[in-house]
Amino acid sequence: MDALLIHGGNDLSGEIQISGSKNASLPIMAAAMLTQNENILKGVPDLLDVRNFGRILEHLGARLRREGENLHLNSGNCSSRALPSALTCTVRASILVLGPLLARFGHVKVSLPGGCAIGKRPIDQHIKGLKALGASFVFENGYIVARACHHLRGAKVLFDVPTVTGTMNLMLAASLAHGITVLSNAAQEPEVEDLAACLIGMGCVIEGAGTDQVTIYGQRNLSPYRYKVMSDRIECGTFLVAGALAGNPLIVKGCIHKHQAALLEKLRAIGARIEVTGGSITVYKALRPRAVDICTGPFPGFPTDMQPQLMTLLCIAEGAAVLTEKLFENRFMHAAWLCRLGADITLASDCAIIRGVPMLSGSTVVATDLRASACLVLAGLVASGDTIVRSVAHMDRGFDRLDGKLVAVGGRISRFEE
Ligand SMILES: CC(=O)N[C@H]1[C@@H](OP(=O)(O)OP(=O)(O)OC[C@H]2O[C@@H](n3ccc(=O)[nH]c3=O)[C@H](O)[C@@H]2O)O[C@H](CO)[C@@H](O)[C@@H]1O
Ligand SMILES: C=C(OP(=O)(O)O)C(=O)O
Repeated sequence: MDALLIHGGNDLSGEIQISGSKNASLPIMAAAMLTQNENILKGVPDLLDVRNFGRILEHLGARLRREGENLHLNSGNCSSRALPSALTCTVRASILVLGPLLARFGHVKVSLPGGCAIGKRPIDQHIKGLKALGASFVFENGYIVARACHHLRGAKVLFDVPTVTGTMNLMLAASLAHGITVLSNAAQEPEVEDLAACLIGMGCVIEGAGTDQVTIYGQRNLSPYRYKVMSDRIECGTFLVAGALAGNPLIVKGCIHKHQAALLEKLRAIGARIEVTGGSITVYKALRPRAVDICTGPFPGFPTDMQPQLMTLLCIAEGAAVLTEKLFENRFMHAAWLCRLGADITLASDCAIIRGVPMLSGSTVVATDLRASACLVLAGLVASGDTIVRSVAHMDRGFDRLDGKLVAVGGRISRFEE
């Protein structure tokens, strides 16, 4: 497995271009299962989750071909084959085949999804919603087996909690269902809106995506898409935090400003100077960051996928901050490793109390999940001396060349095989 050696202390200056969004690319790849002809997704990031999800679609009979940043997907020869855990455990979004396969073939057999081990991550809301559309479910030998004896039918679905992939799964299924589906308490994340924009381009009628009520008018057939995925707001946010830590200045290009509102408010309060010009955000490091309390929440709240990176910044802030994680019950695994680098963090239930220290110092740490790996890389960039971050396969799952992009703006990082 690869590891990174980071020599801390260098400023970061220059431009970084943001890649396409992982969490929008995966559901849009799943949408290719709704059509018979060739779809083209543009701006697809080069990362492990995309490759692994591609393997899942290929297992189902789809043909995929990458040409630079464009991914061609053709699911004309697909059938609903069983998806074993060896495939589904590689990527959380594997659960997104449920909706399209049920809508198109009327049956699915799929093992439970993998992804970051940041909590229990149940899929009861996906199942509740698909049941409302007429599917029945049994669980046998580790597989979810779903059937729709008749065509899926539009229905009213009230989610108990807003779920991002749950909302997407229902949108995918409902787009080929008979009649109208209304999703209430739906997730409002930008990736949901991006999937809706793609489905609308395929001929589906969808209202309200990006609000808590989404209405989908099911279609008999959908056309293939030619669609450019939105830029990755979590990659963007990660580089904005890198800028607040070490920017002199760091210019992040390809940003969608409205996606960063919650993060920018906190970075400014912490003391970073930030200038927004069109699709670029320039960040100057906070000379002595100030402690600020943060609480994660569904969009437009503070994103849980940025919580670990913010923890790094708060580790070297003046004063004590309370960081509250409201979405996932096991998303503080990085705290122990930040303490190895000299941070002072106390965990209490869903809170981390972070007492800022003047400086972190290099050590060997282990990435436990995707965004935790980014927080440790950021910590290595500002720690004194050398930091080794092990298990960066987690990082490669969801970041398009994070280390390479940081090296290009002055980060001293080298990759080696352990
Ligand atoms: C591939 C992808 O897009 N992953 C993102 C997606 O994950 P994912 O879609 O898995 O996250 P959800 O939005 O579903 O989870 C939100 C909350 O709802 C709960 N829940 C979810 C589904 C369900 O059936 N029952 C239930 O109780 C979860 O335990 C969690 O507490 O949104 C998360 C929240 O923004 C992000 O951290 C992930 O990066
Ligand atoms: C938690 C994440 O990914 P996944 O849902 O794929 O595990 C993430 O992108 O931060």
